[in-house]
Amino acid sequence: MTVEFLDLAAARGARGSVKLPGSKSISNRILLLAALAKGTTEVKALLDSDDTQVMLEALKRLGVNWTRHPNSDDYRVEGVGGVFPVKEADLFLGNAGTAFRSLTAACALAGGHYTLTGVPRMHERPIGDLVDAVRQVGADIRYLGSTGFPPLEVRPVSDTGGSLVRVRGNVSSQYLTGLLLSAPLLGREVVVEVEGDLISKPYVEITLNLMKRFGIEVKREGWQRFIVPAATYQSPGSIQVEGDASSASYFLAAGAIGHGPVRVEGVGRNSIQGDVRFAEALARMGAEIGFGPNWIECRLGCADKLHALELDCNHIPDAAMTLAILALFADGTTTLSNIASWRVKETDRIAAMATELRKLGAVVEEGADYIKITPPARLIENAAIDTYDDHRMAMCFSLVSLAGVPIRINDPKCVNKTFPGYWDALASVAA
Ligand SMILES: O=C(O)C1=C[C@@H](OP(=O)(O)O)[C@@H](O)[C@H](O)C1
Ligand SMILES: C=C(OP(=O)(O)O)C(=O)O
Repeated sequence: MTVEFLDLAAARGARGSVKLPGSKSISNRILLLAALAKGTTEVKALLDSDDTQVMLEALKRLGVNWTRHPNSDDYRVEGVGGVFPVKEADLFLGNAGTAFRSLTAACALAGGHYTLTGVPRMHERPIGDLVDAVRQVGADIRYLGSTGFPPLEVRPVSDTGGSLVRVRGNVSSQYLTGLLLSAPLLGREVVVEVEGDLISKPYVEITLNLMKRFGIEVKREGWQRFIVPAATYQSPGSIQVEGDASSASYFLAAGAIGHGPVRVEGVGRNSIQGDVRFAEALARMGAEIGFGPNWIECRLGCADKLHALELDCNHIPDAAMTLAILALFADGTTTLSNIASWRVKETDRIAAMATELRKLGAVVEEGADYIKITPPARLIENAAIDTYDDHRMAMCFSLVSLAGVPIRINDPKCVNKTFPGYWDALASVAA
């Protein structure tokens, strides 16, 4: 039976601890790297969600053997050493940007005939900058629908391509990530130059970090030039997936909204995910943050209100949505800027946020790349929040219930994109 909405009762606060699901960004990168590598990789604590399931299924269709160990989120992936064994396949990638963009580059350079499709929203998410880039190294890639958007068809790469690729980085960093991950498939040194500003830089750091774990070290000059050596990925043997830092943001925010303390387990001080810097923003709003090697904790402390914030959120595009909810509990107007990429993600997140925040009584101003939120004196109770098939909309708005404000979340199952256990985790911290 489909649950069409979820009524969240008013809770008196939040405290406790949550074990985070694996990072989506790390899981999907590791799956592709392990698939392309020489040797077998044991992957520990992979995220089990829609976005990783589509990646696993696509790899299986490309001829990559993997098995899941019984009763666990641990997998064994048998690397194919740079060449997908199956030369013709149709891949369905849902709305998983990390899977779609990285597999587009991998399939385009892997020497087969493939189609890549997704859900209707995926077909509205731009991919032209990546297609333009892989064409420069000889990829034969066509649009099956509108120019610049999925679905795509790729055919075997020709040998006429060069070794210098220019890619635009101001719409999504996933294009550069896709290119970097697959550049070693060309068997020659490749220089990648970024045109214009690169957004969401910490995600490219995750890419470089994991490529290194699989034996390929990229040299870079700032964020403009990347030199990928001619080499084959080598399995590291075994690799652990960190807990998801974007998923952590909901529970850290819960610790601030519901007084806390709330602890997340699975990410900590040495995380390679940029979204751990959400904790810095929370601290600037007045929450108390503690960091351990593998945990982060948040409580409101002596403050009884959060401070409003003005923040350039380009480095934390996903966790920044959680700040928009915290703004409802702040003592003034919060401005989140440099978030144009929100408009081309699971939904137009600036428009969706503005519409739904207004249902709670907030005064919201939106621009092409910013949102400004002024909270009402009292939040409106029992608002029915539309989630636009966007997991983060559902998780963000659920937090309001922890401040004693009952709320209805429409289509709560959309959390399955990255966090199928979210509703149980939320109930476990609600006081
Ligand atoms: O590379 C990644 O894993 C991601 C990059 C970001 O996208 P953009 O680079 O499009 O901002 C982020 O929003 C997405 O959830 C995951
Ligand atoms: C933007 C997101 O996902 P993706 O681009 O990987 O589909 C997200 O998880 O917030």
